[in-house]
Amino acid sequence: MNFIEINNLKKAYKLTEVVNIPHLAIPVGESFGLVGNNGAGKTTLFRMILDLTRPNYGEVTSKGIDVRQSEEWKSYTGSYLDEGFVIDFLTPDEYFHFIGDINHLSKGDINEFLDAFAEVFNNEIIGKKKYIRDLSKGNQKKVGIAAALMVNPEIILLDEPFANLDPSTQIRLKKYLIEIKQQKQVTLLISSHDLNHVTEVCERIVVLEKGEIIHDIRTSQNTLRALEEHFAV
Ligand SMILES: Nc1ncnc2c1ncn2[C@@H]1O[C@H](COP(=O)(O)OP(=O)(O)OP(=O)(O)O)[C@@H](O)[C@H]1O
Repeated sequence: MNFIEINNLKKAYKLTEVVNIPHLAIPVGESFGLVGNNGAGKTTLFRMILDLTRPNYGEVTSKGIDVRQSEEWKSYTGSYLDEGFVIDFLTPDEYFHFIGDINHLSKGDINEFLDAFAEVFNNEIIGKKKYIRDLSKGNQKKVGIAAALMVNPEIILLDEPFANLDPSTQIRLKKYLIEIKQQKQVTLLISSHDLNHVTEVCERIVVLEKGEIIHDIRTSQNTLRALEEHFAV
């Protein structure tokens, strides 16, 4: 079964087309990596999947339902695209409990999840009484990604999850994403400029160029080298 299906999707700003995808299907349980140079249309595509940006033509369906027609997908979708996704006048503790409450998680569940993230948080996030807006960019991102993962989503969308994170956190996050994919059959969509990480985490890589899919690759031993060659122009 396809989790996400995209048909004849087009988005233009003024006269410039920034996304043009005739068809794309992402099956349940797939780890899908989106790569492309600056301005290729990756974020715009993710925003249309999350109904934050409306296409000019075409549709995105989640479990067969047009994301514009129903709110149902919001209950099983976790996402973090940018700092606009968090409530920055809360402390991380307040924010995690707020998100946990509206998703009917118990205090115990929330604390258990936060404990599992302790290594990633590196003692800089929980119990610090600092507003999210006063955290560093990397720590804000950790809060946003953790909150997206905390609600046990069936599908997770992360835009540039590794950017701005220190190397240790990048490696921990990568391991965590690989683990939840294996243990929980989560469908994972990530965009990344980090070809190393994205090929390690994702079994499928789509290359976007000027809004169009120019490669759709099943990840193999050769994928990293092929991508490096592709972008080395
Ligand atoms: N709200 C907007 N108004 C006008 N143009 C926009 C808007 N949002 C995006 N664009 C344009 O759409 C194109 C695609 O942008 P997008 O952010 O989707 O690319 P990206 O692949 O995510 O890039 P990056 O890797 O730099 O994050 C760019 O040319 C961008 O300037």
